[in-house]
Amino acid sequence: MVGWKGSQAPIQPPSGSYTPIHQLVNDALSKNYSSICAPLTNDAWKERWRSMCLRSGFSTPDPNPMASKLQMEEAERWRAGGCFLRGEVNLSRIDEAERVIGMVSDWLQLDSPDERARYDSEVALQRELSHASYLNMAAVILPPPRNRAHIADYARAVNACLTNTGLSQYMQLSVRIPIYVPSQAVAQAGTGSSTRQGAPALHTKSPPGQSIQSAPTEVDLIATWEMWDTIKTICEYNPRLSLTLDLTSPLPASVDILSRWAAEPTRHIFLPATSFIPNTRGYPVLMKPAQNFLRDMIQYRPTVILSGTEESHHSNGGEQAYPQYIRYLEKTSPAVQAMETPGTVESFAQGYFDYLQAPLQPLMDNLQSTTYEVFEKDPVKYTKYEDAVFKALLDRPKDSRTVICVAGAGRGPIVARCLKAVENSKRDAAVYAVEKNPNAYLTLQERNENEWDERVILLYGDMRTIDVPEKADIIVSELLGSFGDNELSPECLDGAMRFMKPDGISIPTSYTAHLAPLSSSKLYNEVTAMSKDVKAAETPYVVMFQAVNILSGPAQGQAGARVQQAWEFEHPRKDVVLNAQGLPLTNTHNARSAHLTFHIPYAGVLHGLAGYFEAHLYGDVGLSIHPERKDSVSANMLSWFPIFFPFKDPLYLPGKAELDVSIWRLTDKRKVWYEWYAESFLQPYISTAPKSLGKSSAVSHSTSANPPLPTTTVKVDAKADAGSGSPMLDDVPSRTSSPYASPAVEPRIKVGQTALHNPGGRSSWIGL
Ligand SMILES: C[S@@+](CC[C@H](N)C(=O)[O-])C[C@H]1O[C@@H](n2cnc3c(N)ncnc32)[C@H](O)[C@@H]1O
Repeated sequence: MVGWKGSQAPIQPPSGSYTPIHQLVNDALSKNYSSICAPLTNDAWKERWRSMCLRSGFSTPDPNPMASKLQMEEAERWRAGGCFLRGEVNLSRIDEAERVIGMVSDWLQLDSPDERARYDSEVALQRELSHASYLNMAAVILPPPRNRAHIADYARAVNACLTNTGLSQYMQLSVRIPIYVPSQAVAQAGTGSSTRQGAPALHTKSPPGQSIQSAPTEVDLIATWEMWDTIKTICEYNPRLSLTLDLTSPLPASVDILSRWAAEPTRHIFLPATSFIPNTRGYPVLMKPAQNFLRDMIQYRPTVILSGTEESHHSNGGEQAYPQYIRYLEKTSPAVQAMETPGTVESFAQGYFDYLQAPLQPLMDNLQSTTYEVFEKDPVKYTKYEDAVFKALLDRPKDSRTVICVAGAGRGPIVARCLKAVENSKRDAAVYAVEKNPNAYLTLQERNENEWDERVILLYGDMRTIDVPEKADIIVSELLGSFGDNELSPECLDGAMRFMKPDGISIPTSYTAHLAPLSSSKLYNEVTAMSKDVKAAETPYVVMFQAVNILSGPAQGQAGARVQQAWEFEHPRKDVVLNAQGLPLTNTHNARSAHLTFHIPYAGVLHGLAGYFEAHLYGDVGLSIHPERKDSVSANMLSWFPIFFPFKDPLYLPGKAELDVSIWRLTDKRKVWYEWYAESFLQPYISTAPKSLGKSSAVSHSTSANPPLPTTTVKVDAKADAGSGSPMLDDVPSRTSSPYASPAVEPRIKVGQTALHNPGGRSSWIGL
């Protein structure tokens, strides 16, 4: 067991009552461990349970019916509410349980094919948990499920414990799950051949430093996660249910398939000394894949449980070498390092990871000074704006006078940057600032007097209706939300276009919204905890993602990229019908819809959509929170966390599935809202038709006339070629031959769908 926070003071039991458990705990603390893991019961209990529960029955000819009858009576009394005997438990007092993680007997057969063994195992589990609860334990580890065929029995028993109000409601139940089980062992387990005498063992032991078995298959790597997923689902994502990930088996080199564990509530990582190999000097180290995996998982602060460290498996370093090595991995974890480096998004976001925040509504609400204060700390955003304005000024004729208007000036940071850009460009310019927040407007007046020598012409009011004395050559705004348009930049800038010259420039000139399917038990739990009604699950949130897994893989077949563009807004927009005041007659031109197809390489559970934006400010200057491009476009920008569109109910996606995501931006006279929906499909066969037959194609699509950012690849469906089907086409309903078929897609088998979220903006909307 590894203590993360340095040495701990020894525990002090009441005088004269020092027990072997106290001794073990104090030994561990003196070696810098934080706690110990101890089985709740011992062999005496195992023997009594077996003699009562496994041997009592009518199935075999009984040589001693009298003794059997007594045994059966004893078992029945125990089932009705028997207790442990004194020598059957390893801890019996509350002071012994301090700094102890309890381990439930791993011989319990909660998923035995034998119904009575399962029943008696469940009764025993409840007793052990009742004992742990009596001792006020914070966490107990449950034995791993071993039998896929009876995983529902296992999960139901765990759920019965979680919902048992007689047990402590603060005690975490952590299910031990091997990261994978070699095929051979799974095959054994899957045969249901376990008997009441013992479930099949899932762990193979091997000498240290040797590979235990051949490389795991994809099926191996998914099987145990699926068992965990079933348990979690049957237990309704109970927040007291967590995972003890067992890293006994050597990990595969590809980490892609392991990233699924990031989306799960991993409370402990179990690491036996036999999983370490000796380095050239004989010290224990982990193999590269395990090193990388652990370095990544350690950011979620699991407790690493080391076992067998005192058994001298390695020639050098002794017992202390194992925890020291784990601490070294923690220190060299890129995620932990990023969190500890000032100025990074990860360090700025401490305390906000996976925390749901309501998006700002700067149009409807007036922002607080503290809110401006937070985003004004961004070291990158304002530099990018200054750069964009500077470049736009340089592109203007040398001897011209440029009118710059900052629309939505807030407390003035962009105004200050515009003044700097004017100075640096040595151009003649007038700077206007429009702001509708009366409080921020006061700050603007003060700054104009104290800092800007009254060089800025301040205008108080809404940019959609205010009169501006002269038309602008450059309108600069920052009305962007995490999804680009979700703070109503399109609607506000439509109004501002009234005071822009015909050849004027908007900074930003365009912005795009992007989506990816996401799995996160933590976020699902957070949404469910907010309210049981539909509202919380139909509201987009701003979230700094941490314990999440993006489910989509690279483009494949009909499916597009891992993160895909939903839509784009450009300013100025030329095709809008205006009224006499120069305002759009309706807002319909700002409605959008997108239908995206994602490839899901590995099975997973969909909990929501991750949303991002990119903005093209001017020339080659942009802003991006797109996970694959943010570092090249605007590294270390802090102002925006991604957006999260939750799904009310988790949607299981099999490996190699396709996920169709539909999202709409809708509007009426008073508000704008999003609706979202998803459907999952499987390809029933590998098509023999060459992909070039015109089913669909991926093309490069630039996001604006003058793209500064790497181009976005979007999927564009071409016309269907009805004649190029597979020879197996008849086996499945053909979507190409049906009037209801989508014309461009090969036949697929539908496997699931979500509800339509937020119809009519019933749960969430943004006020105009
Ligand atoms: C996200 S803040 C940005 C403030 C500042 N430009 C910055 O980057 O620090 C958006 C600002 O635009 C203002 N705003 C939003 N809609 C507006 C509108 N229709 N007319 C005038 N100001 C508006 C808000 O009050 C807020 O101060």
